[in-house]
Amino acid sequence: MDEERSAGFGDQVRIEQEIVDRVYARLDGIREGYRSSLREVNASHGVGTGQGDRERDVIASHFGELIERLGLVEERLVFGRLDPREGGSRYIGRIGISDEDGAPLLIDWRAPAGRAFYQATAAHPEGIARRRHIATRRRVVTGLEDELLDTDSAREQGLELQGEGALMSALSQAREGRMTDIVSTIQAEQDRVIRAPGRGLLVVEGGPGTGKTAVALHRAAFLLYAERERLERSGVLIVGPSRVFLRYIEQVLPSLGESGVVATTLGDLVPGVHAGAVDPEDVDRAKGDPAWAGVLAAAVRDLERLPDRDQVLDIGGHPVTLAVSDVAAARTRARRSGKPHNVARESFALGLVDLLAQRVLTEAADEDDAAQVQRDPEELQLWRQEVRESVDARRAINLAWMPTSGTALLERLYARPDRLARLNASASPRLSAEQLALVARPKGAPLTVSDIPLVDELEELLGPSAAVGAREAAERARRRDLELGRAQATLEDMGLEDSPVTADALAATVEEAGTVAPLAERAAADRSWTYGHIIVDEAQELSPMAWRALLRRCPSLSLTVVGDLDQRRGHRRPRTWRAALGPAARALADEKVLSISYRTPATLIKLAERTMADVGDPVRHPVRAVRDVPDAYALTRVPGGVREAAPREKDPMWGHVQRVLSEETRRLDATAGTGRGRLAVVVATRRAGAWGADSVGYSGLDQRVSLLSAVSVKGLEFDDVILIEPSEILEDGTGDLFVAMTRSTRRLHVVAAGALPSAMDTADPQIRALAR
Ligand SMILES: Nc1ncnc2c1ncn2[C@@H]1O[C@H](COP(=O)(O)OP(=O)(O)OP(=O)(O)O)[C@@H](O)[C@H]1O
Repeated sequence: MDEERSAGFGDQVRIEQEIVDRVYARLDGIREGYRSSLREVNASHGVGTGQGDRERDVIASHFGELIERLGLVEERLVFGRLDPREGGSRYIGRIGISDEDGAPLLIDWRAPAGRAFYQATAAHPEGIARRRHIATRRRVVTGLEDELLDTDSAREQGLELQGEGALMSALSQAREGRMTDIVSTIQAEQDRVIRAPGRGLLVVEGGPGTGKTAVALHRAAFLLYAERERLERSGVLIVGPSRVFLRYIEQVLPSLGESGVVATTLGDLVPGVHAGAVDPEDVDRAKGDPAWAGVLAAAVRDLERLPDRDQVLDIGGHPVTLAVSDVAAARTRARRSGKPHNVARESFALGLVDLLAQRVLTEAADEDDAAQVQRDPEELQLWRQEVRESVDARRAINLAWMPTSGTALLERLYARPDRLARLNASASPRLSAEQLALVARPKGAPLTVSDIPLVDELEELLGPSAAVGAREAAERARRRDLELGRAQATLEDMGLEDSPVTADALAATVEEAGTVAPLAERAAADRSWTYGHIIVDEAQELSPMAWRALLRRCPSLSLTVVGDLDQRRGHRRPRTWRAALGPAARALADEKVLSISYRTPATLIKLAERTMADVGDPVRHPVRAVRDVPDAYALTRVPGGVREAAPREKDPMWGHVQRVLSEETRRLDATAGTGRGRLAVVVATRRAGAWGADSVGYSGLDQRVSLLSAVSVKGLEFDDVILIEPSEILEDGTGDLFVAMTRSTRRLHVVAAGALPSAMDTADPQIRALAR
């Protein structure tokens, strides 16, 4: 009987291997087709026109992209099979592939026909008799796992997992510092979120390790597939908590065949400006207050000032009067245009230059010929030039309408508390005196992440400055000259110098053909780009001002917002998403909750939730873990109580940590394989400074062992976390401790000299009992 079963299994593997071979053969065929087209395009040199070259480049880069895309989906291309009750199996994979006659060989996981692979259950089989998970490695079938869905044996137990074997095998892999896709093991509750309609703002919340980030990324891939036409032109923006986090997730979308997504952090949202520093919690909160919108608008209006009194200006040696009423009239006209400050300045300045030129002309000319001179456009033009060159006139115009940039103005506001207080007094609603005191800082201090939404708000009100405009115009002119030169040469080459085709016209055609830079690149460089969809990860951290900055970039209000309010940095957190979303709440269309943790073993999830309850901050959505592992928790008590953080060599705690670290490294070697897996030693902000820990988090990606601050581990995961002095991390905030406790896939080892929340202080066997 056993023999029969194993022979049957072997046959099944052979059958699947044949299918897998066919799919790969077709993949190779398609790739070869693209390659030979690319060779042809590259060989088609002879055309010889600038435009021909440009077209060739565009087509070649298109084929290059297609070839690259196929390379990225190579591993685990086929991973599933569905057998409907009425017969006719279909195979599910990373991308859709048809045979030479157009018959489907492989169905894209995102296609409607792929849905049942993730959502069919024994209770709701959706017409499917059997679901099969196919494991492959380098094109070879290495395992099969079947689930029969047309039986009456719907399982009664709480967790119904799709492809449990494949899932458990994925979860037990040692971590390699980069997130991988979960396309072959997406679970039903996750799939429902991934495929939810793209309209409105969808909140996806869930405890640690419930796959929020994974779901957000797969949703981006799904939307790009389902709404390709709309999103191909406008693009998708992903906003993550840090550059490290973006590096951590960067491989996921390409492995799903998608590369045209812009990923950024809040600190990088404004092109050309980077903020890496983080403010203390209270300052951060003060800068996120929505009252800033009115205060900043007042600050920009304040740059458009009337002089105290009439002035006499020296224009080319002639005294000319500029009255307060002249400036007021020009200001009213410029403001009426509704344009941003820096842009409207152009019409303000032009208006005054014109007025002064007319005036100097009248005053400089003899009474008799004044009327005639005024009608002479050339004369007037000469005087306009005089005005532009007059130091007096330039100063008067600048003082009345100062051009500036968002960063410069914000820096001035922080450094001039009196001015900020005056502007605040004219705004409604207003910031409190305490908030104003918190944001004050001297000029030259580095920009922080929470400054960026304020810079963005200012940039919106200011518009591009003339200097930027001039730079862009110069660049356009440079490119046009280049095209013109090329076009000229092409026409000469072809002996067409005297033909009706001018070099100018040819250059213009090539220029209009547009830039070959991919959409993602253009969008990332353009502050005013509007996206078709925005995905925000770790969204619990965003302030109302940050939401304003994002909404500006997505007028269609199509957003996916994932996060966990319990993991919010610091001590205070909003109780509901509606409150957390600030101005974005008006777009809120649906809230979905993910309830199963895939990362964190049951023991550690329970321990973390108990700890939160102990410290008076119970979690909103307790989660169930898919698995537990033996000995997930360990505690090393260090005698002597907590001491002030000191440099490593002087800190007795450092020695204890080294001992625990070598014990844990040996342990991980034994469970994951020598040298495999990742360990993180996590410390509070205070100790991170004294010990020289990585407060950004890059080392967590690239090194087997890293020393990290609790703030920097948000969103990341490790096999083993060694957590130092939880009471210190609690000082940073309860959310920070919750995050730090839930990063590991195998084991958490707490090292503490100080007091512990009672749940953490429990002896090992009792902690294990918690998980049951
Ligand atoms: N269906 C799944 N199949 C396999 N692995 C999964 C699945 N869902 C989630 N995971 C894995 O679980 C881990 C946690 O996922 P993820 O980081 O997306 O969770 P999260 O909810 O964003 O966590 P946190 O809020 O704690 O940062 C990742 O390693 C992810 O690959």
